Amino acid sequence: MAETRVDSIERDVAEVLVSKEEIMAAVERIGKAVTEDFRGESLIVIGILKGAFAFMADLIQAIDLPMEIDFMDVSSYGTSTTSSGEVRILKDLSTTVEGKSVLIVEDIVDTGLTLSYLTKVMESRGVKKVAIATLLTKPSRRERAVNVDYVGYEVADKFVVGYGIDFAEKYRNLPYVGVLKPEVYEK
Ligand SMILES: O=P(O)(O)OC[C@H]1O[C@H](OP(=O)(O)OP(=O)(O)O)[C@H](O)[C@@H]1O
Ligand code: HPA
Ligand SMILES: [Mg+2]
Repeated sequence: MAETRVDSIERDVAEVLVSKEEIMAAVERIGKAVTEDFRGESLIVIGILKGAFAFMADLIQAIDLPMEIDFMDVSSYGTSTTSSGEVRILKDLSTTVEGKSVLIVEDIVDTGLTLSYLTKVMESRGVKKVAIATLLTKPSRRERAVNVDYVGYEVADKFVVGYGIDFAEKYRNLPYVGVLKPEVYEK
């Protein structure tokens, strides 16, 4: 059993917020909705690195449509200290989105800074339409209005990890979404 191993990442988890089963239920629900909504469109699904990789992998398999996939990596600065907040592209798309229908896939929408920036970027590149799918949303933390089309679960204002989401680059490989024990942050 994982708990008996000194190096188990599960020892650091205080609480499971969204179980693997709940995640897969959301994947199926959102996959079906996207399949209905994007039928006949030229669809490109864009995962936002790194956090979205796990949800992206499962979600695309639940969408029964022809599609292209691509990834972007962005980093945001000063979300907690400055209200202006700046977003920088670290890795851009390798395909063109002009005239295509874009589905942006995120793990979590927190302040909304990342996605308000990315939707503007997509619009400036002449997409036909842009929609957003996120596994999690924390509406209580929102600083920028974001129109999120597909949401897995709403979570309270707690720092979550797992299923792609990190704390200090770790815990992305937990198979569920959870909250860490306070002592983990104090290490
Ligand atoms: O709504 P926001 O306040 O902008 O926060 C949400 C973003 O922050 C996290 O990514 P992060 O930039 O930490 O990088 P990562 O995905 O590589 O972990 C998360 O994966 C979202 O992309
Ligand atoms: O709750 C979170 N956990 C990890 N990374 C995050 N980025 C925004 N919100 C979170
Ligand atoms: Mg991210």
